[in-house]
Amino acid sequence: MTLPDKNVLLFDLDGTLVDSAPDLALALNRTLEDLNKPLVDQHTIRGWVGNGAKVLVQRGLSGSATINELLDTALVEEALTIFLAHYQQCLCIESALYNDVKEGLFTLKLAGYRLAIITNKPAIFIQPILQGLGLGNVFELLIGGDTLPQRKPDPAPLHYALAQLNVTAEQCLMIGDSKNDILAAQAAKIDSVGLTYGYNYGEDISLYQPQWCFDHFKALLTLLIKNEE
Ligand SMILES: O=C(O)COP(=O)(O)O
Ligand SMILES: [Mg+2]
Repeated sequence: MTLPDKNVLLFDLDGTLVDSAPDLALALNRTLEDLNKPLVDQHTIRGWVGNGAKVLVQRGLSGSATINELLDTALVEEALTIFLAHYQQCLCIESALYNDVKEGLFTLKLAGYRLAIITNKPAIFIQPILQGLGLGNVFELLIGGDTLPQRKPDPAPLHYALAQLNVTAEQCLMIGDSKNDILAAQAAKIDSVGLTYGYNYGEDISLYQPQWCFDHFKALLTLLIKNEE
């Protein structure tokens, strides 16, 4: 199958291209340790990734996916500053591209697709991570969770991408692992692909009704490139 009207692919980062949870967990636990707070196992932290650094830190301090509303604002700000410094030091220790992502992105680019990243991760970390994983020159636009005041599931970063790339919603496909990606795409009237291997808070991404749902990154090539098996 091919999608002739699409020529722009908007990719989520964490849980879609990169399994970044081990390093996010490392940085979060170093932060909690500095603050004498209880540490959290990596499996639990996997279920907390997807709403950006501040929410991750708030979940860490709450010891739960549900943020404790009584958390002290100054403590959250202090923890966020500590977390960002730790994460800067461990961006690519254990983080790795999912299977077939590197070859797949190069194939899509060679086939003529324009590629962009729209992540909820702070923007300063995007390029170093891409560089560290051999994808430094693949994307023409990088949008982070703090590029605009709004982040996914708000459609604002997607609208911003359309304007920056000078394309229409119909030309784009949003590809992500989380309901935030699918809801943002739906609000921006952009078709979406949900990938099931990422984080999505332990929930089945198909519940959010993306146009396509795949268990492997490679399936994107079948959808987007003629004559691929
Ligand atoms: O770092 C996060 O919270 C999630 O980032 P993502 O939007 O790339 O999944
Ligand atoms: Mg994600």
